Amino acid sequence: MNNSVYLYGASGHAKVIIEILKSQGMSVAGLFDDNPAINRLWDYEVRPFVGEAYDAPFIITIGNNRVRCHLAQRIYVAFTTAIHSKSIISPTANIGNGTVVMPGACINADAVIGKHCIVNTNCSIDHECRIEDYAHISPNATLCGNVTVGEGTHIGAGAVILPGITVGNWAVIGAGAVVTKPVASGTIVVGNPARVK
Ligand SMILES: CC(=O)SCCNC(=O)CCNC(=O)[C@H](O)C(C)(C)COP(=O)(O)OP(=O)(O)OC[C@H]1O[C@@H](n2cnc3c(N)ncnc32)[C@H](O)[C@@H]1OP(=O)(O)O
Repeated sequence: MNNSVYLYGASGHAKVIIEILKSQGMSVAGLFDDNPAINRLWDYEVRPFVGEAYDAPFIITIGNNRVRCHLAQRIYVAFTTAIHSKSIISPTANIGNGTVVMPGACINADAVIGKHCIVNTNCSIDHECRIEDYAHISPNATLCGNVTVGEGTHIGAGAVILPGITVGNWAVIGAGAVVTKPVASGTIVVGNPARVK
């Protein structure tokens, strides 16, 4: 099936991805969810994933970074990106398969975004940032230049990461935090300036 994408995870996040696909002139090839109680999302039928041969690539439409990571390593399918037509992506930025980019997001020169990331509404990822796989940059977060975000890390809504800061793997930056120093892997920080919670 050309120009269509399978979605795994029939969630509110999936609704956003469906609208991104439509903004690109693409369509939904099918929707899957492991919860048998979910059998519809809008007008789409939702089925259990059984691992057949699929004729279009997938996006895992699950907001939880650990679940997305687990699934991505468990299902053997091709993955693709969904990039909203009203996001701004530098021609020198690089975006990995499985990653989604919401409306209003801006990704600047030489930024590198890994696989299966969520680049959420109106966030700003500036020049030469490096975002590792399975990270989520929430709405209105601002990553100044040369920021590194580790695997699986969640940057909360409206957080600001100052230039050149490294945030480790599987960390959480609370909504509205201002990160002025490096953040160790696995830690949760909140506030301005951000401190370990
Ligand atoms: C489209 C979308 O929706 S994308 C999703 C975007 N989601 C986000 O941005 C959420 C980011 N998550 C947060 O900010 C969370 O509050 C976390 C992860 C920082 C903390 O979550 P929890 O551990 O559940 O904390 P909890 O809600 O129990 O609060 C514990 C304390 O921390 C405080 N706190 C929680 N979040 C924050 C924050 N962002 N900044 C400052 N203080 C905070 C609470 O007020 C509370 O303080 P108290 O003990 O003095 O009452």
